[in-house]
Amino acid sequence: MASTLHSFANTAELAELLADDVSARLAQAIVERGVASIAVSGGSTPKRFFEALSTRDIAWDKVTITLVDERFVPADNPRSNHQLVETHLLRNKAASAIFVPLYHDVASALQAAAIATEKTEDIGNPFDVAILGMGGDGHTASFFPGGNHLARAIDPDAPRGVMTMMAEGAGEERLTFTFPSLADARFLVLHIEGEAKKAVLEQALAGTDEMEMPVRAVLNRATSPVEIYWAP
Ligand SMILES: O=C1O[C@H](COP(=O)(O)O)[C@@H](O)[C@H](O)[C@H]1O
Repeated sequence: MASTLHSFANTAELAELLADDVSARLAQAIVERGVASIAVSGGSTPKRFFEALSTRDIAWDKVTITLVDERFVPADNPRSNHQLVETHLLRNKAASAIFVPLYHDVASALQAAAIATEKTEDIGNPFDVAILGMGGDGHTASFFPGGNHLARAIDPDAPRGVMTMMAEGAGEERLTFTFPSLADARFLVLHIEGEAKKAVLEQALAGTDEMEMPVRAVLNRATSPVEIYWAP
């Protein structure tokens, strides 16, 4: 499926316009189906967008928010994506949204992935909105180059749900939705900022090796069009 690059003058403008587009999609889903679902990324990029989105006037009590991926760390760990969402998105008007975490306080990431799969099975078939990020190494979600379960995670026939991932570049063990869980989102966004990420995107678009740059799986064969939001 094709990708379209939407460029903005700066990151503040991107955050506002992405928040407008995402909130419109969520509102439309509520009109059509009574509820809406969104899976968001962590990392450093989404903060400003989260803050803008949190102010949009939609029926947040009908919106379920989850994460595209997570570190296997509790929410009080500053590296937790849950903490990022709690601090920057679950506030203002969005404080009434339902949040479904991927991390669970159990003995292993494998057990947490099984629980997360069960708890999210009703909300992502498909997601109304999925917001992906991208690392400088070409990872998206927790599809890391060299990841121990990368081939399975990006397999088009992988089951929907959450699986584990370990990789040198990932730090902690990860929990990640599989490629099929994200690739058919009704509104599928790749949100990246800065010239360095633009260069990584161009490199990804120029090649085909998905194990080298896993974001290529999304760019080349997501079943939904990929809307790329970028600002310098
Ligand atoms: O590890 C992660 O990194 C990516 C990109 O993060 P950024 O800091 O470069 O914006 C993110 O999309 C992913 O959700 C996160 O777990």
